[in-house]
Amino acid sequence: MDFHTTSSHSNWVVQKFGGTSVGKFPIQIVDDIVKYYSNPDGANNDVAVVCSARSSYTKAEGTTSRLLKCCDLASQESEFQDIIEVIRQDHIDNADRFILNPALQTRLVDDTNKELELVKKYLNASKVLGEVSSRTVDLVMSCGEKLSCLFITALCNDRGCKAKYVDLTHIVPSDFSASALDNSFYTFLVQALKEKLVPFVSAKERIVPVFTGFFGLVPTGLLNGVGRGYTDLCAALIAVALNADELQVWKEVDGIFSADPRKVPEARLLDSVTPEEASELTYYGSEVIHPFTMEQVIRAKIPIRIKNVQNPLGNGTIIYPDNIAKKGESTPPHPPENLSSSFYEKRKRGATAITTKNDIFVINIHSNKKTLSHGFLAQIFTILDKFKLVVDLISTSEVHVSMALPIPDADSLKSLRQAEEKLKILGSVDVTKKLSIVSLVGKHMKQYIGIAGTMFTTLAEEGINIEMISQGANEINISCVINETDSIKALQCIHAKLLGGRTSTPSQFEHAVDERLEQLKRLGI
Ligand SMILES: Nc1ncnc2c1ncn2[C@@H]1O[C@H](COP(=O)(O)OP(=O)(O)O)[C@@H](O)[C@H]1O
Ligand SMILES: N[C@@H](CC(=O)OP(=O)(O)O)C(=O)O
Repeated sequence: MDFHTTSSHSNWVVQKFGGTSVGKFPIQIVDDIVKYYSNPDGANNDVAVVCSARSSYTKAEGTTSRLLKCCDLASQESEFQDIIEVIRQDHIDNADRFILNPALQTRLVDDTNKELELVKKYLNASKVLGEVSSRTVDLVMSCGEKLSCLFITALCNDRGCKAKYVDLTHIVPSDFSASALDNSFYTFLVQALKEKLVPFVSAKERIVPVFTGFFGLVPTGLLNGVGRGYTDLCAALIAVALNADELQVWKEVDGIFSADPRKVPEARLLDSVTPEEASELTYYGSEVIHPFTMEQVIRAKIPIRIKNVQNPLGNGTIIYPDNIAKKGESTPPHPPENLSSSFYEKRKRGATAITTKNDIFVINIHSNKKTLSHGFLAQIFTILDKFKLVVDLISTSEVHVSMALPIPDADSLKSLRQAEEKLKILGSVDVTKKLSIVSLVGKHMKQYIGIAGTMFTTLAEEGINIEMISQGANEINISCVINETDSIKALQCIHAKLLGGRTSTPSQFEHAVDERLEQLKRLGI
């Protein structure tokens, strides 16, 4: 079904709001963003909203984390009721504080209680079994998105913006046979979402659908298959189903910066990045958007815009590939309509951004040469796979392998220790902990000679020791591993040298020369 030809609603934007934004800025979300975009005197778009579970302060203390803690407790046959009560109180206080219409408030409180009772049933059953299946974890987790979206729907209606709650928990039928999160599964989901959208696209008036940013019981389990941050992917699929003009991911930063602005105060807001750059930045520590999001929307030629809830008029950062037609066209390549003409010009730079990822361990394995080198690598990866350990970076010679692995919690540390014992069969093993990966990312870096040299010389000048070096085959990422205690210093000094607006990269140098020539011309020299 093509909504653009069958409906008067044709310029959709999908707005995704993260849990901390729903927790801290609900009035701004409704008044300054949803109402502004859907108002004929404002941006005049058809708006679809997608929210993740509320977090009053941080994601770690938010509703999803609390629900996952309940699953943990139930699996150990322990009591989880206190945490459910904390979630209930938090949501009821919130309804009390923000929803003014008594009927809307009462309904919200009732719906909240009903959802929590359902979760208690799932958890009680699991507690009896002493086991929580991945399907039950997903069902319990979905409660966070349901409560958050019930609240935002009530708040929209309370403040004069017609909205309707859309629960996606059962969008995947229980007998659906897909075994992987692959393209055929996503195609099925997009079709199912289109059916959910029919009442909105065929309605005479504008009604904002508020979708639970949880999309059903997916093959392999949502937490296993997609991981935390799954609402970004859910919003992307809704944008594809609507053939939206734009997917907006609203956060508490102005967009993607040349470095984490909390750590590098001089970091610059980037107008645009490519999907590959956004994925690399997310993977190596700058968690701005879930990496699975990009593929879906970019295939449908929909730009993603990262924007700040507290600064809705800012341009944000656009994630869009180089050389791709806008939707509806295939040749010649085009930037999307709403990108400025200088879009591609501005992209011609050296490095785009720098990022760090902490909690890294490096394993060095020196082969005892009892096996051939090809078998050596295969055996290493079989062992790591058995313990579900992920390798972020690798550097090898014929008999020596160094690998950087993220070890963020006690479970992964336990797995690492078990894997270490098995790896010792292959040769001598040593493990270094408390390290950090520093990654310089940029699609255009490969056109410039000497960027890697400058990066490593800068670290040497600051007395920062490098444990390991790796460059991705796509030349979009140059990474090294250093001591965690040096990571902020490394970020700041590399940023100042390669990204800080000084004339250190060739592009910046050329730009500065052009500016100087212009200045001299103006002065008549
Ligand atoms: N390169 C970067 N650009 C923008 N933010 C970054 C970058 N690297 C790390 N960050 C951090 O990512 C966080 C993302 O924003 P936030 O809205 O707080 O996240 P969430 O929506 O997950 O709650 C910010 O706290 C910011 O400091
Ligand atoms: N609520 C889920 C999904 C999500 O996407 O969250 P957020 O949008 O707040 O990062 C989580 O905490 O992982």
